Amino acid sequence: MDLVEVTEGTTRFLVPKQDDTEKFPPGTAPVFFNRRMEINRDITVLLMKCLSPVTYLDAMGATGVRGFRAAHECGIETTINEKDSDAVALLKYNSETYCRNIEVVHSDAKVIMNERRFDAVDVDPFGSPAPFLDSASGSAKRFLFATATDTAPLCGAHLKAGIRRYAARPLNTDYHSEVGLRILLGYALREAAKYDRGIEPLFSFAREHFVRIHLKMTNGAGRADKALENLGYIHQCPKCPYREEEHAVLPERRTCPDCGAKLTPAGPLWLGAVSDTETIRQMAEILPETELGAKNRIEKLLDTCLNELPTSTFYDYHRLAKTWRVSPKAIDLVIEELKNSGWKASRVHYAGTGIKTDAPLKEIKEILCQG
Ligand SMILES: C[S@@+](CC[C@H](N)C(=O)[O-])C[C@H]1O[C@@H](n2cnc3c(N)ncnc32)[C@H](O)[C@@H]1O
Repeated sequence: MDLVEVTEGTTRFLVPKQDDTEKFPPGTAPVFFNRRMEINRDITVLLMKCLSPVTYLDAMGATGVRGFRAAHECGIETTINEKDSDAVALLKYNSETYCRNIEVVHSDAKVIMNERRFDAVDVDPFGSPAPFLDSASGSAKRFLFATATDTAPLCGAHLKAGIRRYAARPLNTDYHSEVGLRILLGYALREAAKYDRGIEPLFSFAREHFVRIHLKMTNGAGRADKALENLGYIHQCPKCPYREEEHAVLPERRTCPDCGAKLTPAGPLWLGAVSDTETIRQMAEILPETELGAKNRIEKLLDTCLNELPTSTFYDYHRLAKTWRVSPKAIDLVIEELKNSGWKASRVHYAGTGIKTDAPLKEIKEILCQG
């Protein structure tokens, strides 16, 4: 395997030459490395600078970039695990060359997570983290982080796969990326609640081909029950833009108050806030002092997330405009007009044409349709 040195943040490490990985179908290259996930890793580094976990497990290391960055840029005592022998050889070489104070473990992620506990556990598999969240929620003392790249099952494009993996019904709709994020959060909570643990989302987001969640784990049946109060369903009308929430274990059959159609339930999923405002503020505060490669993109993302309303769905206002046969005005104008009418309204990080608001559809229609 030909290797090349890469720097991410302030951390140096070796990865297989890109021409080498391109010869292989996705997921089968000797050791996986995706430069496009830099923003995903940068955000976790930034968050860990705020959280300061004592120990960190990178449960699926590949080149070890996450673990190396946690150790080098955040000063955290780090263990990198990997089950593939080629990757473990590279991990050991990287560790000897650049970062000697790392523990490298050659094991299945589920085995190490069932045997040992770490302050923060990071699960970054190919595709879905669902098979690993049971072990991870036992292993993570304070924080659990996970990436999902199986956006088609999570967001409803592959309905049966979504139901199999997450024991939840996704929904392929305007706000499918938010449904995907909320299904993953809901699943993580159900995995934790079995062990009398709850979750508090610190920073979660959906971007391009992945969903990333960062959770604080809480302990005790009371906290698990409290977290479960955030679980429920979104009922979406298949014929018009109407939707409503239901906090429940099982969904009711409901009909659309606007057009009378039978509503489609999506869930169970997390209905609460997907991030913690104070955590985002802290991340934004220290961001300027960092040397993160994706700093500018992160600044924009944090700003949008800070202002994003915590409602569980958003409207694609271009779709609404098409439904109501009007041409869409500028998004900032629509948001301003909603606010001037006394409603809350914000942009969303999921899509450039997304709007969150507590205004009923009738009011949104009035604003979109007025000249
Ligand atoms: C998406 S890559 C990890 C990428 C890496 N965290 C990064 O940021 O570049 C997934 C890695 O998980 C490893 N893996 C898959 N299943 C595993 C398992 N059950 N236990 C440990 N490692 C596993 C694969 O060999 C692969 O290297």
